[in-house]
Amino acid sequence: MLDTRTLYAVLVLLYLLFGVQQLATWRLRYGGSPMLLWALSNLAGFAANGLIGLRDRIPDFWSIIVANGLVLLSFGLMWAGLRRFAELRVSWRLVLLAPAALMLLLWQVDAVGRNLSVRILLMAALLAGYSAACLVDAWRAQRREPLRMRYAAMLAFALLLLVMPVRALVTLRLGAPTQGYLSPDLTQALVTLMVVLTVLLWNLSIMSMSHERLENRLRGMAYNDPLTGAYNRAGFRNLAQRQLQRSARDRQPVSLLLMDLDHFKRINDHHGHEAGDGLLRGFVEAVQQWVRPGDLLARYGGEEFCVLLPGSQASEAEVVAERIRAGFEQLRLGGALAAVGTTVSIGVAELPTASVDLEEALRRADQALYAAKHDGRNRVVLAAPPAPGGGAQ
Ligand SMILES: Nc1nc2c(ncn2[C@@H]2O[C@H](COP(=O)(O)OP(=O)(O)OP(=O)(O)O)[C@@H](O)[C@H]2O)c(=O)[nH]1
Repeated sequence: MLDTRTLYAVLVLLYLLFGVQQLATWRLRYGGSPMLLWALSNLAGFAANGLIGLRDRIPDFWSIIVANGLVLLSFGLMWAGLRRFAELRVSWRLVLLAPAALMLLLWQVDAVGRNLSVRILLMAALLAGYSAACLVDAWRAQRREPLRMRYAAMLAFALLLLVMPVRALVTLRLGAPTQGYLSPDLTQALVTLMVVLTVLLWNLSIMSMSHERLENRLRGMAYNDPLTGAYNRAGFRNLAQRQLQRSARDRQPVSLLLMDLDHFKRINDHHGHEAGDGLLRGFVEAVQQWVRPGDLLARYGGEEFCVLLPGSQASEAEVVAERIRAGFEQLRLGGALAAVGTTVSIGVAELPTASVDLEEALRRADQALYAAKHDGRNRVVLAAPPAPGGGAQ
């Protein structure tokens, strides 16, 4: 048999443990302000439920008025942390004034403060409101920044949103529990159990959500070039290698372009390093328009870029390369970069069927690029196929 008092003790302990753990995490400079708000939310939950647990041993002012105010504050801080995490504005007035207004109401209006059924209905409505707000905000944030673990947080809010109306309906039909929140009856025990489970789910999901975000950002830093946003060499190698495995399995052709901006040193010398940076960014932005979404564009070195073209034979890759070459020759960037422009030389290599040898393809594309530079720049050169017996695996 579920025991309400034991479950309540577990709930109070969980709030305390998560609150202290999140506070320590925040002190270690991890998680930022959302982590602090969630820690405070848990500590408010701890204080609130601790006071409720002391009912009949302490004055009603503390176990009813202050405790309910803290419950609302705890939910408000949870919501505020969630909005901060999603980089949305927080309405501090609502988070702080709502508990104050509730406490005033419970204190001044006896019909509410002294009537447990009315209190339960009121709190169920308020907490359902916060849970709905959290669910909607999490849903919106998920569309901007998908995080797998945010679904677990949404499940916690959905559970709360389900429990609150059920609780209100049970109170309306059966009346308030005889001994308040700690009544030993099954309904009260089940409600407490559901709250324990949602507190667990919510807290585990926020820690995992923070880890997931950090991991995504670190991976982004490791695999992306900060100047242009294109993949860097490491990101390209990783993704290209996986793409080659897929293409080899499906026996699909793959080609590679190696591109080098012409006389780039002169751009830096004549217009300054910042103009050079702007041109590199402009080049990447433009090339992204000229290739397909599934093609892999990377900054391979200073002013050297490459594109992996899955599904393209050499002749098709040559057409893409020519589009880039001609497009870049015509490209005029706006603002301070209006007078800055150059051309690009491109080497094209098709990988032998089912080859996964990226290095060999890069070597041949590099030789073709060298030939393009040697022949006067601003041109596309197709690499010779590899010698029979070499390269393909
Ligand atoms: N602005 C800027 N310049 C860079 C960056 N990375 C490399 N460079 C410059 O790119 C220039 C490359 O010069 P070179 O290798 O001599 O080649 P180039 O002048 O383009 O001549 P060719 O390739 O032979 O046509 C160097 O001056 C580098 O300093 C960068 O991130 N930003």
